[in-house]
Amino acid sequence: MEAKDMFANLGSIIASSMFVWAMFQQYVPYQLQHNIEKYCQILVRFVCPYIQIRFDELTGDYDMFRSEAYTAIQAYLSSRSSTQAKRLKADIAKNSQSLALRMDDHEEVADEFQGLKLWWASGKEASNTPSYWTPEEKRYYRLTCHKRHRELILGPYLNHVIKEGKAIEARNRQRKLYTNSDSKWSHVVLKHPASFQTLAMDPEKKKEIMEDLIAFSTAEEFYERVGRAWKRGYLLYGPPGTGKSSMIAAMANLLGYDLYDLELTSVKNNTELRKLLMEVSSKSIILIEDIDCSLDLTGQRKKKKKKNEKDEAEKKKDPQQKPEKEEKETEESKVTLSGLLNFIDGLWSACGGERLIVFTTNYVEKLDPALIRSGRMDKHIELSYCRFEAFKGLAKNYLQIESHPLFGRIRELLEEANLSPADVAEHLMPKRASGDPTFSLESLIQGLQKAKEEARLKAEEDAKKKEQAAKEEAKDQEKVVTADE
Ligand SMILES: Nc1ncnc2c1ncn2[C@@H]1O[C@H](COP(=O)(O)OP(=O)(O)OP(=O)(O)O)[C@@H](O)[C@H]1O
Ligand SMILES: [Mg+2]
Repeated sequence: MEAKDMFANLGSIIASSMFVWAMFQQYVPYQLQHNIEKYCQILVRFVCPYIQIRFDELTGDYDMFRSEAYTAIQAYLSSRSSTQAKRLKADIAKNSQSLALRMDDHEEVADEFQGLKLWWASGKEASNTPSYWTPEEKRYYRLTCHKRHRELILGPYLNHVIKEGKAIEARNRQRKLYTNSDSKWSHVVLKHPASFQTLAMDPEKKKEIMEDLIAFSTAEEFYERVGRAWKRGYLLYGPPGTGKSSMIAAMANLLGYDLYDLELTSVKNNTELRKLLMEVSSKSIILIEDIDCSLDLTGQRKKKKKKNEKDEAEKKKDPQQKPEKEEKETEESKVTLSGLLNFIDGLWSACGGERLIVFTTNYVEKLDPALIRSGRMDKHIELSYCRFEAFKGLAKNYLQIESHPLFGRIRELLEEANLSPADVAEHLMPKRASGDPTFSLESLIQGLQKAKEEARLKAEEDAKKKEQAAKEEAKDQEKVVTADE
C-alpha cells in the first residue's frame, strides 16, 4: 500500500476503531459518532503530507452544467486509464468519432510530471440536490499529490492536464463542414479522405506546408507575445484539377479543424458577411473557393475610383447635381473588396483565434494585390501540373508501386506535357480486374502523348495567328505611309 493510501485511510481506520470502541460503550448517539469521525479527519489532515483536489462532473447552480475541467481531465486520463486501470468504461461520446475509454468508478491511475508522482482517482456519491434534470449520483475525479509540490501541481501541472485534455478532445471530435445560405450556417459531418499522405506533389514542398500548418496550430503563445491575432491566410492557386480543394480537406484533417465553406455570391452585403464570420468557431478553416469568380474583386476599387472621378466632373458642370449616391443601391449592397479586407484584418475576425483563411483561384494574376499581400494572405501556394515526383506519389497511392519499367518514358513525357494530377489520377484508376498496373501506365502514356500533340498543334496555331497579325499590321502601316505620300 502506498504511503498516501495509508494516510487517506487513516482517518476512517481511526474512526472505525473509535466507533467499535463506542459500540462497546453502547448507545453512542449518532451525532457523537459523526463528530468523532470529523475530528479524526481534521487530525489526519494535520499530520498527512498529501493534498487532494476534487473536480466535480457537474457545476453551476443546481449542478446543471457539465464541467469543462472534468471533461478535459477525462480525455487526459483516457490513455493512462487504458494502460493502468483494471476496470474500464467504453463509449462513443457525443460529437466524437472514436471509442473513448475511461476508468470505471473507484478506480485509480498514476501520472508523472517533471519527475513527480501523482494519483487520479474516480469516484461517485449520491447527489444532495436531486432534481429531475440532475442525475442521482455525482461523479468526480480526485487528484492526490504531496504538499511539497503544491505550487507546481496547482499551476503548471493542472494547466498541462487541461491543455492536453482539450487537445485530445479536439482530435477525437467529429469535424463539421459548414455552408452558408440565407445568412445562416448549416453543417454536415466532415468526412473527406484526403490527407497529405495521399496528396501528390513535390515532397519538399509538401513537408514545408505541413510544418507551416503545425507551427501555426501550436503557436498560440507566440501570437500572443508578438501581439498578432492568431490567424493565418493561405492562397492556393493553380490550374483546375491540381489539388487545391483536396489540399484544403487535407489541412482540415491534419489539424482537426472544422471547415466553413463560404459562398460569397450568396452573401447579401458586408453586414451579413460580418454576421456570418462572427459565428465561426475557433479551430476552423474559412474557405472562399474561386475568389476571382466570387466577386468583382479585381475591378471594384478601380470602378469606384473612376466613379468618384466621374462624380467630380459632373459636379463641376452642374454644382446642384447630387452624386449618384444611392442610385446603385443594389450594387452597393453586395459584398465589396473593402468589406472582404475588413473581414480579414478586422478585430472581430480575430475573436476566438486559431483560424485559417484560405482562398483558391485558377487565375492569381487577376486578383487585386491588396487582397493577397502578406498579413492577409501570408502564404501563397502554387499547385501545378503533375511532374514526375508528384506522379510517383500517385502511382504509390493508386497502384501501390514504387517503380516500373514504364516510369522512364512517363518521366520524359511529364516534362513535355501538361497534365493535371486529376487527369493523371484518372488514368491510374483500376482498368482491369487483374489489377496489372501496366494497363494504367500505358493509358497514362497515351494520355500524355495526346496532351503533348495537342499542345504542339496549339503552339503552331498560335504562331500562325501571330504571324498573320504581324503581316496585317505591316500592311496597315504600308497603307498609312502611302496615304501620307
Ligand atoms: N495533387 C493531387 N494529389 C492527389 N490527387 C489529386 C491531386 N490533384 C487532384 N487530385 C485528384 O483530382 C480530383 C480533383 O482535384 P481538386 O478538386 O482538389 O482540384 P482543384 O485544384 O480544386 O480543381 P478546381 O480548380 O477545378 O477547383 C481530386 O478528387 C483528387 O482525387
Ligand atoms: Mg477546387
